[in-house]
Amino acid sequence: SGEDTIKLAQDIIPTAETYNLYSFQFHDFDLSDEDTCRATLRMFLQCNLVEKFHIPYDVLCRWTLSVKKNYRPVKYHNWRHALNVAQTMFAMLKTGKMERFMSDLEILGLLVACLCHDLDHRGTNNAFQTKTESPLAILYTTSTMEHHHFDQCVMILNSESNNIFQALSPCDYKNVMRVVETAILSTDLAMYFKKKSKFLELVDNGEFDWQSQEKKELLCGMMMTACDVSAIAKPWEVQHKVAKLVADEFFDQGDLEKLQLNQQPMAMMDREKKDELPQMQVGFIDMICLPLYRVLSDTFPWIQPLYTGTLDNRNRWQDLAE
Ligand SMILES: CCCCn1ccc(=O)c2c(N)nc(-c3ccccc3)cc21
Ligand SMILES: [Zn+2]
Repeated sequence: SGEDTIKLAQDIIPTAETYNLYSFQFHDFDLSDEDTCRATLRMFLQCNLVEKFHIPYDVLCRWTLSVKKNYRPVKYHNWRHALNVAQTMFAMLKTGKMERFMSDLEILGLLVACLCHDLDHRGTNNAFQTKTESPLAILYTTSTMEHHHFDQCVMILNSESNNIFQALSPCDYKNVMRVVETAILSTDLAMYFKKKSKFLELVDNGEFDWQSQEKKELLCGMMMTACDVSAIAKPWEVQHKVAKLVADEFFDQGDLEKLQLNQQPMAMMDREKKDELPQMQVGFIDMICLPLYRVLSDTFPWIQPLYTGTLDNRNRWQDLAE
């Protein structure tokens, strides 16, 4: 509401250190909802994005509250997931020293993409949209949810006094929107495998400048996936809690598939098979996370904490699986 915006705009914003924003071990468990908004503002301020792109501060506050409001209270894909993904991007750019490969416009686009990348998520995946012939699946047959998330991002920017890009030149506006769209669409895990092989090819050929359009988009896409699954790399207590949120959301979809579609859900979404979770976690880590963080930390050594954190969690899940 307007009141919330005014209150947030008058708030004192704690430092990045106070919120532990530079750390790959960040978690949001002891942050109030107001804190999550202040932490978001702190990331923009820390990257000097307000000055560089002449973002009116009240517009940034209103936009932050609008984004938070357009996340549903589902168990995993909610506002707190978006904040955690944006914080990992912030830590990769700053602590992971990846900002040196990015222009200011790309940094702005990546932070906005992280905060918006799962907007209006219903706690069900693309396959579910297709199976239920949901309006979204009719609208977008591939990367259904990711197209919807980008749509929601555009809708918020086009809302009254919510356009944080309002002061950008037409050229910068076009470029930042392309960064945001590519980044959000790249969070479709189904696209990840294609991206990974192309990225591996570049790395194996000793790629280092990453400045061409195509290579930059590929790098940003890999970074988005790395942030999107970064809960897997957090300290065990954090990872364990988040894994339960993910599993609970999967199980809710499984229940819908049984009830609404009279179908047997896949094991990952079947609460009858919840004691297989540790083994499934090991599979998810081996299939998606370790290869991703290995190739990224081989090329960008300062993000190695994401690789080692994931390895530690793999060992914990493996112990539970035996
Ligand atoms: C929707 C994609 C979520 C991806 N994801 C992101 C971050 C995580 O920490 C985790 C996690 N701990 N577990 C899973 C998982 C759970 C059951 C079966 C297979 C995988 C997924 C996951
Ligand atoms: Zn996500």
